[in-house]
Amino acid sequence: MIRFVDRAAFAAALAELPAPDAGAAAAAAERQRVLTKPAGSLGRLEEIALFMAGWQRRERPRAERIRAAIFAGNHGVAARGVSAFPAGVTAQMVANFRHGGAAINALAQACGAELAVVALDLERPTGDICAEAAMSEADCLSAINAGAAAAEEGLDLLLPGEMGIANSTPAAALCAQAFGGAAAHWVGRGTGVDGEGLARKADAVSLALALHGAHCADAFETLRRLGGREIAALAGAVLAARMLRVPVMLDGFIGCAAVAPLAKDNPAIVDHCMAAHMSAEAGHERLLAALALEPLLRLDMRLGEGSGAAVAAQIVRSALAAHGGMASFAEAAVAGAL
Ligand SMILES: O=C(O)c1ccc[n+]([C@@H]2O[C@H](COP(=O)([O-])O)[C@@H](O)[C@H]2O)c1
Ligand SMILES: Cc1cc2nc[nH]c2cc1C
Repeated sequence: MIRFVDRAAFAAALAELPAPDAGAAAAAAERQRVLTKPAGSLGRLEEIALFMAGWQRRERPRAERIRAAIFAGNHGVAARGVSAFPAGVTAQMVANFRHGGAAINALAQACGAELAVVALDLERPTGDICAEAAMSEADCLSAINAGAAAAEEGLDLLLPGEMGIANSTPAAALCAQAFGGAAAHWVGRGTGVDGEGLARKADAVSLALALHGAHCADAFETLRRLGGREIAALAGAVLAARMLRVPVMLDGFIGCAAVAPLAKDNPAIVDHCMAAHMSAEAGHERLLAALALEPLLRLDMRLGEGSGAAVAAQIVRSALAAHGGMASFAEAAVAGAL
């Protein structure tokens, strides 16, 4: 299990990211070449098979052990009226996840994923990022490590998800800090705020950046000041998965925003990640472009909790079923291209 002893260990891991196995990816490419189909005709499914082969270090990658991990946190900035729902919904939804009644329960089951629910100090919201740092150094490290613990060696795919009323505001702040641009470019309607709520979100992001921007020296400090516990946990899960060479399916706006500060320090952090979908949240298109990720799906989803990642995991399963199960031209006695 990966555990970061301090912020320096986190920074060191981010600076020295492992690469995929080029030999396994090449063997998978050779296999794709002889399967009974015109070259390239399975489009991105072929790319997914090669991507999974490289990270799993096997010619025929698997999608048998898939884990959805939902991290939940509460946010001081919620008191500024930036969400359409009361903060108490975070804990209520955690209970719902545990009782099996949420969308992610159904969608994880549908894609054959196990589900881990990780609630992070819900009774102790983070500091209001407009007025203070979201977390102490110890709190941030412990949230990062709670995320890292969800990435286990031998998993075929990790689906990190989140639940946190108001978290689309810190997520927008993380994007603005990592990639620049006006606060208004990064905020969206989240759970469904009206125009005034949207303006409050933009103001909150501007205030937070004015207070913390100059102090965000690296990914850890940025997560600590502008993030939240579930957001730091997402970042820890993505980095730990990379260290274990476990491929990751990123979910929506908040799931991707958690990676933004890491990508600022080392853009290669997304190399073991796929983007599940293009969320309906306004800033997600800009964020995926900044991370250089092409989403697999465009379904107008904006739920979070790893729901889009679980749907996209079905695409991965299809890609690997074709890659592993098809016959070659020789095996099936089918003539190749002229
Ligand atoms: O995944 C997304 O793209 C997404 C977009 C908008 C909202 N959400 C979810 O809604 C919550 C954040 O919205 P808000 O309005 O409370 O900031 C949080 O629990 C997220 O999981 C998620
Ligand atoms: C009901 C509800 C479910 C969610 N799941 C993820 N974010 C959410 C926000 C709300 C409000």
